[in-house]
Amino acid sequence: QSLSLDNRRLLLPRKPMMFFIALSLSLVLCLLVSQLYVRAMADYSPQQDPAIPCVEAGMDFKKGDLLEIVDQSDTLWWQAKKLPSTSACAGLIPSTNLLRRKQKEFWWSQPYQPHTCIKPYLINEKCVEAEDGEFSTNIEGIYLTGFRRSLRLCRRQCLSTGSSQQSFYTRCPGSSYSALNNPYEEVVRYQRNPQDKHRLVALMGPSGVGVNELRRRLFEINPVTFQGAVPHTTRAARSYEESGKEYHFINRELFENMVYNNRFLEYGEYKGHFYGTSLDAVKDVLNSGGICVIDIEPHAIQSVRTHELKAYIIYVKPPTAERMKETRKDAQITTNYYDNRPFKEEDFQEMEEAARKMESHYCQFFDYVMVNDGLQDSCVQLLRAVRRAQDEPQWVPANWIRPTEAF
Ligand SMILES: Nc1ncnc2c1ncn2[C@@H]1O[C@H](COP(=O)(O)OP(=O)(O)OP(=O)(O)O)[C@@H](O)[C@H]1O
Repeated sequence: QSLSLDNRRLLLPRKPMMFFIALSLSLVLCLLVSQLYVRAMADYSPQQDPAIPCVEAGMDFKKGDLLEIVDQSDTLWWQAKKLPSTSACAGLIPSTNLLRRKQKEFWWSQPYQPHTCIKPYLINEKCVEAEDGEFSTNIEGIYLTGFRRSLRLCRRQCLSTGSSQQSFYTRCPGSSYSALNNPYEEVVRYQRNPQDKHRLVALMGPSGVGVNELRRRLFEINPVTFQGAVPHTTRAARSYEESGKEYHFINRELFENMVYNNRFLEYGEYKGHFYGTSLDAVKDVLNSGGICVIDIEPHAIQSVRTHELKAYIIYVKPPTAERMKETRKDAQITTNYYDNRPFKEEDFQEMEEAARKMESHYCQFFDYVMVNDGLQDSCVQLLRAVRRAQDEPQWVPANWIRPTEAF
């Protein structure tokens, strides 16, 4: 540690050998100090960074990469290894403070954009109240909750209005910005204790990719273990509906009160009625020993990434447009009850484009990525991922496990 980075900076261009000696010396010293692991919340490329002291010594990384910080003694440049790694060599990366500053520079920062990228399907307004879909919602007498159309259409309405008139909200407005203000998220290895509550499982993907089909199939496998959260709505219950089954039917005042008290993970207004998924509805499932599996929009990511829910986020990715054409021959786009229609070529292209944008903005939050190609294989993959989330060690934000120290 007696070799300062400034020395290295001076030596590097002329004597590369001395640099490697300096790196390995500090590596040995750092191994004696506690280890720090972070997840990159942004992309970085030394080749595009004019300020790096030595491009060859720099290490590029992408959002979502896991990094082991082996030396953070310098305020500007740290040494890190990408995980998994068998290499003894570390590379130079900008420190948190430096990366924050660089955020303002055009060469690496991708400005946050709300999810206007996801093209909605047209909603036929006169059919919006049609609630019963193509999904059978009773398995062995157990009602499968969370598949009603209004909530799904409410989300699409939000997507169609775009950012300026957003109508679907979360508990943590603007929280995606904070991810960019913290370009490295400290992570620790965490394994759920079998006596503890299950981790929430949140599925996300571009509209039409099959998130609800996969959830429903998972629930069918074991409707007692796998459950959705009962949504809330301010619309009146129909004669055949029961509060707490299809929805929690509540009045507007109570809904607004819940919003005010941050009780919703996400909520929105659609055709004069509010719809939302509450934290308590998720906790009801978790407290009863079940595994709660919900689908979320990207803006709800930060609402579920909490110490309490420890959400495991599964991204459902579409296969190529060619594969979708083959596998979705009999599939129907959910537009509304009367108007479901087969997929068209342009739907696949739009889904691919929406997926590309979703990945580029949010991939750092994905714990698991699965391609929904063949339905059978996808179900097996999903089941395994859900089990792995509950039973195997995973990297999670350090502040879920212990208060974070500034680093
Ligand atoms: N792997 C697959 N192979 C064939 N068909 C599929 C597959 N996955 C989903 N589907 C079908 O595609 C259609 C759309 O799926 P689904 O309704 O689950 O989409 P979604 O992602 O929930 O989107 P949204 O909530 O916006 O409707 C459905 O007809 C579903 O049965």
